[in-house]
Amino acid sequence: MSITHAPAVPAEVSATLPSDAPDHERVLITRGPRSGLTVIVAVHSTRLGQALGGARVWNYGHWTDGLADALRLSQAMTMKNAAAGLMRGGGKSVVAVPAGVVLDEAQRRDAMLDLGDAVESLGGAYMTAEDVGTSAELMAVVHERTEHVCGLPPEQGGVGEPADATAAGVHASILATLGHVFGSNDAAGRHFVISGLGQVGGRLARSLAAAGARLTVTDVAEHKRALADELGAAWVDPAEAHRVEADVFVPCGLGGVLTPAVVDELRVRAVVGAANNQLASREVAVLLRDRGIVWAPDFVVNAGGVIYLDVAGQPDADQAALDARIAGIGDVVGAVLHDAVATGSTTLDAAERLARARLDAGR
Ligand SMILES: NC(=O)c1ccc[n+]([C@@H]2O[C@H](COP(=O)([O-])OP(=O)(O)OC[C@H]3O[C@@H](n4cnc5c(N)ncnc54)[C@H](O)[C@@H]3O)[C@@H](O)[C@H]2O)c1
Repeated sequence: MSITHAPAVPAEVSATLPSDAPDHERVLITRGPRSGLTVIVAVHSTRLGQALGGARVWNYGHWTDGLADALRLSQAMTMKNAAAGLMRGGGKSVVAVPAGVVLDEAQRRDAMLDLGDAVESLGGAYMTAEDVGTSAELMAVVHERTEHVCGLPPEQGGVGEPADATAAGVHASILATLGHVFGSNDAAGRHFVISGLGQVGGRLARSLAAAGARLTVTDVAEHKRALADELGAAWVDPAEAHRVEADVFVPCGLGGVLTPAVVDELRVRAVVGAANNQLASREVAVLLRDRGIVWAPDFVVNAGGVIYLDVAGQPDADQAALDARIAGIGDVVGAVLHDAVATGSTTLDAAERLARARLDAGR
């Protein structure tokens, strides 16, 4: 198979790459010999232990956009794993598929074998897992080439996909945020707007409905209306979701959803959701604070999945201890929100302080 990227205008390409030199320990960029695709593995930090972070298979206008994603996401994994109290560093891998190319099953398998070789070549500095565009089944293919992969299907001795744990952690974070904002962590009668009804958002809609919450939901996939009907939730157009007057906005789709314009139009008291990298830029954390909207930092809120992959995969794993650990995400969120108020900083700064303190302690 021969895959070529359309020529890109250099200014467009470099626009998404950071202008500062990356502070990553290692970045591997290779052309997969089987798939012909660009495979990128970014190891941001192993200060706390082997880097852990998912493998993303995604379409990019140019492979350097995939590199920018890998650099950013691996750095975020260092913060997420440290804030979650894991003895894990941060890393991420990306298979960059050119825009408009749809991989068939054989090409997807080749891409996973190439990824497995790339991961193996790093000698254990990085462990990969499922992420956007991959699955437990595809991790089993990666496993044909390396031991440094987790989240294999249960029938192959793995712990499966982590969406249950992620949703449980987001639910706990929502309750903690309600307690911070309203003085009671009871979700009954509170109004939530959930944007994105996928693996995590769908589970969250069910758990919040079961807790007696009022729901307005949306998704770009029209067929998700069936879940809204089943739960008796109101449906809103995806572009209108952030304008709905409610208690909490719950982003569970893609990242970058909180732009300055969106924040200006929010009519909620808090934002708590599963989506990674919700802030379009750092200044958005300041805008949220200045509008009196409490933002629970995404990398703290959505750590249930990575906690599950790390803890459940250990030989002495204990379900009760794991459940307690995931429920404890709510306590961490509560502490971060409290610290932000006490210090007058943004919740982003407060969460990063927590992560840095753990990184420094693990030096
Ligand atoms: N699955 C996990 O365990 C996990 C862990 C940590 C973080 N996350 C993050 O949480 C988010 C959701 O993950 P998921 O596993 O549920 O993904 P998913 O792909 O199963 O679901 C995402 C849903 O969002 C919808 N969507 C996409 N763009 C949208 C938009 N603009 N408006 C409304 N809906 C939109 C999609 O149609 C899809 O139904 C992602 O950002 C992911 O990176 C997931």
